[in-house]
Amino acid sequence: MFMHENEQAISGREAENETGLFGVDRPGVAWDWMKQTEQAPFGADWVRPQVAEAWSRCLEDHCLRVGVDLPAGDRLQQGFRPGSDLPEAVRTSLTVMIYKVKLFLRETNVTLLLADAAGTLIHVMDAGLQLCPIGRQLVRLGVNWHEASIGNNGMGTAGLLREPVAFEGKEHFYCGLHPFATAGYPITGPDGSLTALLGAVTDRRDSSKSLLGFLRLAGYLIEANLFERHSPPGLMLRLRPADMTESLGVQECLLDGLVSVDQSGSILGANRTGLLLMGAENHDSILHKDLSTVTGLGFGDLRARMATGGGTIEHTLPSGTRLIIETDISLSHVTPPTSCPVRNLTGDSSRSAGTRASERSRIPAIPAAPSSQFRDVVLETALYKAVGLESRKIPILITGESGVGKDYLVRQMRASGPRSTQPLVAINCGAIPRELIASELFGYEAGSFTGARIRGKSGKFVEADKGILFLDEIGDMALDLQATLLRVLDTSEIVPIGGAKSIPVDVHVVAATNRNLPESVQKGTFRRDLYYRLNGAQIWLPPLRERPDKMKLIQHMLQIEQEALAISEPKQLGEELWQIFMKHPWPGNIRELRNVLRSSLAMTVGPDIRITDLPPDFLDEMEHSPSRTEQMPDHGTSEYRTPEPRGSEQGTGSAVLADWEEQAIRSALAASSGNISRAARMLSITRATLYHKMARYGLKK
Ligand SMILES: Nc1ncnc2c1ncn2[C@@H]1O[C@H](COP(=O)(O)OP(=O)(O)OP(=O)(O)O)[C@@H](O)[C@H]1O
Repeated sequence: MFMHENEQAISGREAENETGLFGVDRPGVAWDWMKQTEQAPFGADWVRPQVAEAWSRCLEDHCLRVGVDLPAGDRLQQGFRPGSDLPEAVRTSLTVMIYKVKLFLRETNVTLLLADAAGTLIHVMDAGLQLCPIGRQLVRLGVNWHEASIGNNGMGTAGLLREPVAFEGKEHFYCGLHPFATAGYPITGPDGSLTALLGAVTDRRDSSKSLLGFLRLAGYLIEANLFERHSPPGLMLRLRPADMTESLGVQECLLDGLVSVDQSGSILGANRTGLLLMGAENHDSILHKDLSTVTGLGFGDLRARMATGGGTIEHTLPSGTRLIIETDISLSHVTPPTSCPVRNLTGDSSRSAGTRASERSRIPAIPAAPSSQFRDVVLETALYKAVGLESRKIPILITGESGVGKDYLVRQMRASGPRSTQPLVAINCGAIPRELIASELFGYEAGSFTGARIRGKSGKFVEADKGILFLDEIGDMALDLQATLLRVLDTSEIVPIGGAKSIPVDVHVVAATNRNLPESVQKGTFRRDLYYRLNGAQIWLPPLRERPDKMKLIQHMLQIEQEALAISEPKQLGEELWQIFMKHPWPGNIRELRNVLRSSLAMTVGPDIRITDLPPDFLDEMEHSPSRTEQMPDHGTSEYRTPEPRGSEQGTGSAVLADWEEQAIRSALAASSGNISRAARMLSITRATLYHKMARYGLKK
């Protein structure tokens, strides 16, 4: 049916529009036909031409077998060499950006992927895919998503075609991908080379178009950001259209065009907008060409006009397009081209070292971490934002679950920000008795309470003058006090209790809460006007279980705790404990992690921390820990929680828990030579509980 001449006349576009017409699953029918005939449909009538072409490549070029879930494991995982292609600085920038992009997708079940230029997965921001068996196979670091490995898919095919691509459901070659929609975006370097691949997968398999739209935007922003951070050495020119009434595409207007030129005026690189604004078709047509050849503007002329124009000039290209051209730095500071100029972002170490240095100067320094090389990018990103807001005197509201580091962030912000020499005064609005908060905050005049101290007290606002006032647990503040606080924030003046005169104060207010304040506002327990007043900008800190760098952070915290406890012989987590730690939902976040590590280290005798070294309350928590789904309340609850991804399997956590519990009991019984009392003591449980658990797992003494 796919070979009929007349049918071929239907264009791919029409086929696309007709997908699903009268309930016919067009790609499904086409895929079944391909499975039977082992040929790709070539009429482009039942599937989009892009799909037909991809299937034909899968069959003929990649020699894949149609009709199976996924290729065999060895084809899937092809020699993972972590970070072999991307310089660390570029990789870190990409990870941070993907983490930020993921924040926009927080309430969706879209998993974001990052692969190197060859298609090998190097970073995953999972939204539940790893909970299903196929997802577990596919979403593992080192799995190769190249089209030749797992058939056509958004990310792999985007890498091959060098253009954004998406597929949905049965448009995928392998059955394993049929439940999903996949999209991919090839991240391109300044010289047009492929730097990395951005991918997105969701189990909403009918959503490939919206997924692709989102990924196009995200990829475009990521590329622009990468260009700015890791641009080739040389002078950076910023281009934008002088005349916005001209018929420009979205991309020309969204961001500045960036073009890098060397000392002699030769073009070293450009971002996509730069290409578009210069009217160039691709990088090859501009790279290493003289600026004057491409734009009609000689470098000497540019230099002279920039000097008189204060760094901004207007120039009309030979095509007639009028551009505003700006440069950030003085022309005298043009970096001479290195002996080996950067061709792409995937392998120049000398340049990346320089970039790392410049990046560091823009991000406030985190106080020296103990010997570990770990960079806390989550904290750095939050800190960068916080210090910027502090400099502009914008009130900050920090949100996130308990123990994620809100207080920690404020302390780092103070140390790195403009008020570092001024006081930081913290007050826990939830811990102070309601009737004392007013006097704590505003102070009182001498003799204002009957029988009270004779001398007055200045209050936290006055103590924090010129510095930072940190209102922790702001969500717990009583309503009547909220009104007073709002007044103080509006007027920047306080009146001590029992006083008549107002005192001017200059404090930067930072508030934090683990409550869902918008919901409290809806319920009427938190004033809307105060919420807006405090929420000049919001910084959300993610829960530990969702952090992309969870493993490294655990390792880092382990090192911190060892150094704090002055343990000279390094101790490490055994394989089994890693599994538990990676699966544990950590409701108490970094605080809980610290406590667990600290207690375990105190108990550990040898070099390995074992299950039996874990504190009993943690074991208890794990035993009684509900599955992740039960544990995370809906968004409608009063605390900040992350919604559970749809499609997650119930009970996976309990199965793992049961496994290690059985293992722990076996080890304890073996170590105690079957002595129940000793084994129970080792496990910190009662003999009765041990008997009960042994019966459950069918264990004998
Ligand atoms: N990024 C980090 N690196 C190292 N330690 C951290 C980090 N974030 C938090 N901690 C540690 O974790 C513990 C809890 O942090 P913190 O008190 O800042 O959390 P919180 O979000 O303010 O909690 P709560 O909402 O319960 O007040 C502290 O011991 C802190 O030092």
